Amino acid sequence: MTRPSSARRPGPGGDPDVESPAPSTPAPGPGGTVLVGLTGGIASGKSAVAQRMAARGAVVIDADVLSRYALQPGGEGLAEVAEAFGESVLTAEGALDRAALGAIVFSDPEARRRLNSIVHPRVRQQARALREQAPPGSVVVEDIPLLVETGQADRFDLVVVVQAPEEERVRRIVEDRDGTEADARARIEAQATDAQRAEVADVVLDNSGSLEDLEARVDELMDRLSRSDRGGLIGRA
Ligand SMILES: CC(C)(COP(=O)(O)OP(=O)(O)OC[C@H]1O[C@@H](n2cnc3c(N)ncnc32)[C@H](O)[C@@H]1O)[C@@H](O)C(=O)NCCC(=O)NCCS
Ligand SMILES: Nc1ncnc2c1ncn2[C@@H]1O[C@H](COP(=O)(O)OP(=O)(O)OP(=O)(O)O)[C@@H](O)[C@H]1O
Repeated sequence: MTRPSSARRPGPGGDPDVESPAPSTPAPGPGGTVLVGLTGGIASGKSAVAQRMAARGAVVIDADVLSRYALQPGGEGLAEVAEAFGESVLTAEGALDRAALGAIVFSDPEARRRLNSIVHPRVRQQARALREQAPPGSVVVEDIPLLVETGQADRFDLVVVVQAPEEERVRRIVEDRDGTEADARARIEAQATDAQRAEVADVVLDNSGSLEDLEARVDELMDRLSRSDRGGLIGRA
């Protein structure tokens, strides 16, 4: 199920000077399972895509959900976060104060790296466990906001990137989620660019139109993935 590394697939943190072996055709995993990595910038529409894929029978593993699980009250992850960032990131009830921690990590790259080093290994461990439970022959979709930033593209049979214009994404955060424009821009700044994501994409889904348009594109992708030859999608690398 692991895709071979290829020169065009290092994450932005990867070493561009290291020669990778020539890409070969990745075989879908055991029982014909296809592992799809889904990513995109904040508010690009990843969850909307994942939801539609799930409605079409895919098994979806959501890294944002797993990162919340990793920092649940009473857990070791949250204790490590409190030790690293102080009690001010906890609520009176001992839960994570997400706004307080967000304000710290999205204005300080070193703090963000520290948080990521606490959360990401836990997310990966949980994702692996869920992946292993998927029925053979499934389309398994991992929705990972930081797939490119963390150099994970090579482990997927197919990388799907959702794109929407930055101004539209900021508008969605501010109007639909009551976020501030400054927070939206700080998060965008903390992530890879669309160009970096496009570099590792097998499929780019444009989400600058309506949700119906997006769902139609997802349906087309799922139709191709459910065909026995995977619609020529897998192994194009
Ligand atoms: C800082 C935290 C507490 C803020 O919580 P909040 O509820 O405001 O945001 P939420 O978790 O719902 O994330 C919303 C979006 O923010 C972006 N984002 C979150 N964490 C990060 C990060 N470390 N770097 C860049 N972007 C991020 C993603 O696009 C994500 O989809 C939280 O995001 C967190 O624990 N982040 C670290 C874990 C992480 O990297 N998660 C992303 C995928 S594993
Ligand atoms: N084509 C669209 N038209 C209008 N609204 C949309 C469209 N696509 C997504 N949205 C809305 O924009 C917001 C962000 O979408 P979504 O939650 O799917 O993005 P995301 O990439 O998963 O975000 P995050 O990185 O925060 O997890 C949601 O409120 C969603 O309903």
